[in-house]
Amino acid sequence: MTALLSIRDLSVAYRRDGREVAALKNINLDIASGERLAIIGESGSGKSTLALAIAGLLPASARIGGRIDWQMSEFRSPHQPSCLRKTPLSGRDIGFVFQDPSASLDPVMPIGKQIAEVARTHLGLGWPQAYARARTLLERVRLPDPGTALRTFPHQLSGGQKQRVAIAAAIAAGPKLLIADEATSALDTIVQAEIVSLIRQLVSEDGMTLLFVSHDIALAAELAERIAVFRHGELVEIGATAEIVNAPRHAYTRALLDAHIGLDAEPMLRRAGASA
Ligand SMILES: Nc1ncnc2c1ncn2[C@@H]1O[C@H](COP(=O)(O)OP(=O)(O)OP(=O)(O)O)[C@@H](O)[C@H]1O
Repeated sequence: MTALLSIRDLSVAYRRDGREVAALKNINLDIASGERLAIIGESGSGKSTLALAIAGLLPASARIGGRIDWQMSEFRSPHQPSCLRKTPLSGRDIGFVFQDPSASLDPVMPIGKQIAEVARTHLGLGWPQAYARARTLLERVRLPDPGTALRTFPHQLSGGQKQRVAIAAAIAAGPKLLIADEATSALDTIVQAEIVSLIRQLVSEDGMTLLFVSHDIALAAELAERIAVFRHGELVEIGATAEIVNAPRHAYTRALLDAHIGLDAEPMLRRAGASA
């Protein structure tokens, strides 16, 4: 499979209280075009830093070493004429869904306009076509009554509905890569499952590559074909989902699996082949 991007010796450090904090250390990772890859690890392991680095959204103060090489021919589409860019454009080629949809949605702008704006900016559509696209997207993310929903404001929606709108805005320009950074972590279990299923469907319909960032190994296993496990800024293990879940090589991955004891522990244990 073609690599959409190749990460080589990527290191990222932030400055905090006058000293440097290493958030990522010498990461090497290829992401194949069209794959669904999960990045997992506990809080502070560097998952968001990796997602932001890939999207080109790290703060200017971050010290970045190494490189990310993109297969730019993968980004050509009728809407996006090939150009001499060496990196994809965030918002157009890369869609990003954050944990908190309220932070990515403008509270004083109707949601239809927010989605249409993305289509106008990146696809060069006029307002009527951009609104038509926004309506279709609201239908695709299964917001009830999409025609009326175009005129609603974020505060009129539930957390799950807001996240659906944020997803619609993230895919409005037809990105090749969708990054979901803890996109379901703030939602209750049922809504979480619905959003995971929605992401799976949209990614498959649009042929997108998915980077799914989560601290939840069980959720990651539901969605991803491969899982990369991060700890203290290092990539400790990467492999096919079944391998990582059934035969983890690293003690830390085993600990993450063992820690996943709760209401949904049974399917995870069954998948891991436990007898009792
Ligand atoms: N803007 C920043 N300035 C300073 N330090 C930061 C910044 N962003 C992250 N860090 C630090 O970098 C390290 C990695 O953070 P990062 O957010 O990438 O981890 P994470 O695995 O995504 O954690 P979480 O799930 O809690 O967001 C942590 O020590 C964090 O405190």
